[in-house]
Amino acid sequence: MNITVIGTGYVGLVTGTCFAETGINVVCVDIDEKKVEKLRNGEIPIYEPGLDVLLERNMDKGRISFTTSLEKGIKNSDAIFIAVGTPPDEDGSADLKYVLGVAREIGQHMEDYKVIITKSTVPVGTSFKVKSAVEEELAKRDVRIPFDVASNPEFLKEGSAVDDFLKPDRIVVGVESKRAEKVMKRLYKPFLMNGHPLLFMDIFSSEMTKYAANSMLATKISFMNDIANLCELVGANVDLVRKGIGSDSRIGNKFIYPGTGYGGSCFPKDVQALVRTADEYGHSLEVLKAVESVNYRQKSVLVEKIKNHFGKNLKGKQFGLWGLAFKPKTDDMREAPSLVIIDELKALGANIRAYDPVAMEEAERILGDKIEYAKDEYDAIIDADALIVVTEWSEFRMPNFRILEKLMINKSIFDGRNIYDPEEMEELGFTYYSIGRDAVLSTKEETVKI
Ligand SMILES: NC(=O)c1ccc[n+]([C@@H]2O[C@H](COP(=O)([O-])OP(=O)(O)OC[C@H]3O[C@@H](n4cnc5c(N)ncnc54)[C@H](O)[C@@H]3O)[C@@H](O)[C@H]2O)c1
Ligand SMILES: O=c1ccn([C@@H]2O[C@H](COP(=O)(O)OP(=O)(O)O[C@H]3O[C@H](CO)[C@@H](O)[C@H](O)[C@H]3O)[C@@H](O)[C@H]2O)c(=O)[nH]1
Repeated sequence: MNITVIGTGYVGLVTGTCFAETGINVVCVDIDEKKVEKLRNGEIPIYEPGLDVLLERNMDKGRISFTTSLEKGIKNSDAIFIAVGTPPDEDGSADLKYVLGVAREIGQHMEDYKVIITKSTVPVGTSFKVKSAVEEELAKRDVRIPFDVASNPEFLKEGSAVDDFLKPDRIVVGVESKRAEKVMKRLYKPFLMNGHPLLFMDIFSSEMTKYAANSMLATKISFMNDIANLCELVGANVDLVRKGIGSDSRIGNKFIYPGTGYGGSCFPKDVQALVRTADEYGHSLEVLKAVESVNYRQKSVLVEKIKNHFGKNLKGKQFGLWGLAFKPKTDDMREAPSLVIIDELKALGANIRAYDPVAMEEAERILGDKIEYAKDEYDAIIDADALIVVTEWSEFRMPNFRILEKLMINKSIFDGRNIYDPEEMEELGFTYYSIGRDAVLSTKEETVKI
C-alpha cells in the first residue's frame, strides 16, 4: 500500500515512520521547507527517543520520503493522513485553518479514490467539514472522484511516541463506509499483535473519543493536584495517598502524579476546546472548567512556596532551575510549567540559571536572555539560593548532594515533582519543599516568612 502523511510534526513524523516500518510506502508532506530539507538529510527536527533509528532504517530501504509538494505527495496514495496542527483559536476553540487548508488542497489535486483520514485532534464534525472542503474543490474542477473520509485520532505521548504508536492500547477509527473500513483494517493489522483492539465506530464518536480521553487524563491530574494541596494542609502525604488509591484497579495508578500542573501541546488546548464545543451546544462542562482552573493555579504552587520561604521580594536571589521541557524525554516546551514559574520569579526580581538535558535550544528560542543557560545541572546551581526542580528527568533523580551543598549558597530545594525523599533531605540537612508533603526545614538556614 501507499500512503501520504501531511504534516511532519510529532504525530505526522512518527505515524509516517511507523507505517513505513510495516513495509508500506510512505510519502510525508510538509509546508516547512527547512524541515523537509533536514528530513531528507536524515536529520530529525524533534527529539523523540527511538525515532532516529527507525527513520534511518526506513529511509535506507526507500520506504519513506519527504516533499513540500502535496500534489506530488498524494499522487499514488491509497490513504492520506492529515496530521497538521490544530492550535487554540483566540477563544480556546480548535483552529481548523491548517486541516481545512490541506483538505482543499487535496480536493484540488486528487485524481483517484482516496481515504482521507483526520489524525489531528479535531472537534466533533470536522471530518465532515473536510469532506465538504474536498467536494467543493472537486466541484470547482468539475470532476467526480470517489473518496471517503475517516477519523483516526492519535493517542501517542511525546517521549514514548514510537512505542505508543507501535504498541497502542487501542486504535480508534471512525468511518462511514465499508470500503474505508477495509483500507483502515489493512493498514493497522500489523499493530494489533499485542491483542489490543481496533475499534470501529461512527465518525462523531471517534472524534469525541479523543477529547474525552485527554480530558479524563487531565481530570485525574487536576484532581490529584487538588488533593495534594489539601494533603499539605491536613498533614497527609500525597505519595502515600496516591499509592493507596492507585492500587484500586477501578482507579489505576497511572496519571495520578501531582506536580506543577499539566502542560504540553495537548491537554491544555484540548480541555479548553472541549469546554468551548460544549458551550456552543449550550452545555456547560463544569468538571472540565474546574480541571482548567485547578491546573492554572497549580502552575504557581512552587512560586507560592518560594515566596513564603524567601519573602515576596526576590531581588538579588539566584535560583537554579532543573527541567524546562513540559515533561521528560522531549524538547517540547509548549505550555510548559517552567515558563509560568520563570515569568513569575522574574517578575519578583529573581535571577534564574536553568538546565534541561534536551530543551536548551528550544528554551533559548523562546526565552532569549530572560534567563541564564547552564552547561549542566551542577552549573545551574552555582551560588544559588535554591534549586527548583520542574521536570523529572531521570538524571535529576540521584544527584550528588555533596556537590549541591558545596555549590549552593543555601541548601534549599523546591521540588515540583516529588523526586526526592523528604527523610533523606532531612538527614542531609536540606530545606526541602515538595508537592502534597510536609516541608523539611533545615535549622541551619535562615528563612524569611512573609
Ligand atoms: N504532539 C502530540 O503528542 C500529539 C499527540 C496526539 C495528537 N496530537 C494532535 O496531532 C496534531 C498535530 O500535532 P503535532 O504535535 O504533531 O503538531 P506539530 O506542530 O509538531 O506539527 C504540525 C506540522 O504540520 C505542518 N503543516 C502545517 N500546515 C501544513 C500544510 N498545509 N501542509 C503540510 N504541512 C503543514 C507544520 O509545518 C508542522 O510541521 C494536532 O492536532 C495535535 O493536537 C498531538
Ligand atoms: O500523573 C501525571 C501524568 C502527567 N502529568 C503531566 O501531564 C502533562 C502531559 O503528559 P503526557 O500525557 O505524558 O504527555 P503528552 O505527550 O502531552 O500526551 C498527552 O496528550 C497527547 C496529545 O493529545 C495524547 O495523545 C496522549 O495520549 C496524552 O497522554 C505533562 O505536563 C505531565 O507532566 C502529570 O502532572 N501527572
